Amino acid sequence: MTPSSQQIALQATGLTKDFRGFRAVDNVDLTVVAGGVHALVGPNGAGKTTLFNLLSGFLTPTAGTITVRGEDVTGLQPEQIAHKGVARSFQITSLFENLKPREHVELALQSRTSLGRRFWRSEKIMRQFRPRADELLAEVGLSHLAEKPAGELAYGQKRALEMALVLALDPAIMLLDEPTAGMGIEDVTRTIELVKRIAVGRTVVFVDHNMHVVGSLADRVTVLQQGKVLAEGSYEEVRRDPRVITAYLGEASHA
Ligand SMILES: Nc1ncnc2c1ncn2[C@@H]1O[C@H](COP(=O)(O)OP(=O)(O)OP(=O)(O)O)[C@@H](O)[C@H]1O
Repeated sequence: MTPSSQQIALQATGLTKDFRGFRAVDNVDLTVVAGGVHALVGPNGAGKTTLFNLLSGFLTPTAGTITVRGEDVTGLQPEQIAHKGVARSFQITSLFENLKPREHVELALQSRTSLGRRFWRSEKIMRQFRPRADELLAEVGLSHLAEKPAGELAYGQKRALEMALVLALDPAIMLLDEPTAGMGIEDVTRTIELVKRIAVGRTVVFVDHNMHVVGSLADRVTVLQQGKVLAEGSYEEVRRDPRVITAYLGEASHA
């Protein structure tokens, strides 16, 4: 069934990105239904990160359009797209080593207000964000580490803190780039549960190589190969698709 325009959170049409003659994303059509959890998967180099960067404004498309809830956002800057309710996480951690988790979240909350992002932080101003910061830390399971410098957190805890920073922006649409990359099984399980909780009332698009994560979370999966959409459907549908099996076997034989 084709979703109506109100049901579509994010849509890419004919999206293309060339890097000096190399087509990394090739005429991609993508429809993300509001309230859904949509996974982007595909072999290494398929164009997943490039597509993410296009959707969040970190790259400008060579061709094609992107709409957020029906509004054309093609070519807008990342902050402008964020303003439309789209927030993203990154594969690489971008935390301040000496800043504590609570301070990180308070700053993220402050950045949404008219006070903007300021590095001279008045204790009094920051205190008003504390209750919400503590709620977000509890949400991602970091309450007990609120006062520990971020540099001393374990890898999975840093990723959880980054999730709290994205949540602080209260986005309607969350783009999560490999939320479980490099995690051990315990952190993966915790992250799946966390994404399930935060996906309630939101739209989530995520990239992940872990098929257990994709199968546990996604109600829709788009498979990319060499910049093109190879298949799309439910996890069960794409898993059984012979073209997808061949693409992954091809990758395994080159590993
Ligand atoms: N800035 C760039 N300049 C030139 N080529 C690039 C650039 N960024 C990505 N590419 C190329 O575009 C292709 C797609 O890369 P991309 O990182 O989007 O793939 P991916 O599916 O995210 O891969 P992975 O699963 O390994 O993260 C690759 O061949 C990559 O080398």
